[in-house]
Amino acid sequence: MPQKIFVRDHWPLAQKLAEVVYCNPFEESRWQLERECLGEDYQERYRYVAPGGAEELLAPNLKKLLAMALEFMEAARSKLAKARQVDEGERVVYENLVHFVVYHEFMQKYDRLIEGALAGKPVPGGVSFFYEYRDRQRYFLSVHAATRFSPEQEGLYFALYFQLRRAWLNIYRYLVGGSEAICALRSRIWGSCFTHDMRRYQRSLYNRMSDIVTLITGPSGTGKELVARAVGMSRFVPFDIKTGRFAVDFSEAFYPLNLSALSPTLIESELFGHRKGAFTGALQDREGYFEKCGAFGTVFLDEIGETDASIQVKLLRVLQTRQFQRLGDTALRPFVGKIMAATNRDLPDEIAAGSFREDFYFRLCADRIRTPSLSEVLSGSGAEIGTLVRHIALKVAGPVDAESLAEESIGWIKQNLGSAYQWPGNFRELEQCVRNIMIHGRYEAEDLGLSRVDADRVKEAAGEKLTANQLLSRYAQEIYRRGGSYEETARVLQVDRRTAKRYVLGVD
Ligand SMILES: Nc1ncnc2c1ncn2[C@@H]1O[C@H](COP(=O)(O)OP(=O)(O)OP(=O)(O)O)[C@@H](O)[C@H]1O
Repeated sequence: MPQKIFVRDHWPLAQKLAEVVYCNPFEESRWQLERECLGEDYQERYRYVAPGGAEELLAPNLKKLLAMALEFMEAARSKLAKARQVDEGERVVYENLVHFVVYHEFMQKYDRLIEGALAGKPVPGGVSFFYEYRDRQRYFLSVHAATRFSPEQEGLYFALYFQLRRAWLNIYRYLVGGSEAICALRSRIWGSCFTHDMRRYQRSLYNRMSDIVTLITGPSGTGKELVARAVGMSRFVPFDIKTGRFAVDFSEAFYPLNLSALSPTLIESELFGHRKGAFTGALQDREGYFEKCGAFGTVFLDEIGETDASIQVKLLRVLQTRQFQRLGDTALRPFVGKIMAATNRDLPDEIAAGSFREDFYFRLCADRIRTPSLSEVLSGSGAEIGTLVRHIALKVAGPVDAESLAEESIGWIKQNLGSAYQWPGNFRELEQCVRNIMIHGRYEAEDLGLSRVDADRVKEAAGEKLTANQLLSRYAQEIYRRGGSYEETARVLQVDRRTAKRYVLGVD
């Protein structure tokens, strides 16, 4: 007869706590579970928590949840040691609590490993804490045959914890902000790393994700490359218990290529590699990204919407067959890594216009992430502009003067641009704005007549052969649409309000 190992009073909360392990940490459901576990002890907090092992461990809710889990586990462990047969439901909950506790106990050691790899300075001792981790896990699990892990499982979970921690840090490190739109983006990225079902991921999907292409779309300057890095650097990398090493260094397994900046031959050479003599200048055999990337790496194809038809066909073939040839070579080589792609173009529109292949598009879009425009990010929360500007000021001015620059920038933006300003250059424009304010004390938002969106409109207008007055009117209407008032339009156009209104209403 299977025996229960949890104290009866602990059981309902133990089940909830075990659920926390499998939640997307950026979703409301995770926060709700924490609330249910802690009841009145739960402390509401702002969703944007600066990453940093110690601070996070001390985060009040987590600390209480860990103490609760440990209390339940110690009691269950004593019963487990004496049990003959263990109830399967209880075994599963017990194992999940062990994951919850051991993962958090070793979090700071994983952090040091990650920071070291990113800084190119491996930490002394490296992954030698594997043995400490294993002993701690065994303390809970090896007391009974039903819960004991095999050496392979111990290695697997060591690698999965590492992946969890990388994903968590990468998503926070790269994407700043606490608005609804940014939280939703973080959650979506987490989904791209682990899928929506982390149990299934842990069971079997963790080494089957290479096949899934991730396509990132969104306006220019909204962080598409950041998202790609966050996903690419958070892939599963197995740990070999025999050699005591991870299969690859995650920080060196991301291969970005901007397709709009290179000629088709160069793109091919970079991605596929070439044989000596394949073209003028090919002096030696060379491996391309598809080869270097290996099973745990990621090739990121930026500006995919701007690729030549010939390259689209070749990439489609790689996606279909998972094979490629070096330029000038006939041997077929396997491609075993992951592909990510990004574009600010509307691909269905490009398909309709005949410049993007439909079959290629359908190979790219199994997993899609959309980055929100800055105006979307700012629309939901008044505090968000402050968070973003502080982040930029720290990068631009350094720690001593970050706060003074942030205060100056926030004040200037509020007074001169107001909340209606649409930030057509998105996050990249906000960065320039803060730099301009640091140097000149002001930002010439009018210069955005040069932004890409406007440049596209000018191209369009040239096609329609507008008169100068029609063009002026079109421009004034656009400024009015962004600013929301004749006063604002007048300010941008540097004319009086009546003239601005005349332009907006048509000056022909
Ligand atoms: N949410 C964010 N948090 C922090 N930095 C951001 C965020 N979004 C964008 N950035 C910053 O904005 C700049 C532009 O980002 P990035 O190059 O990733 O944009 P993109 O969408 O790929 O642009 P493009 O389409 O022009 O290539 C970078 O300096 C990046 O650090």
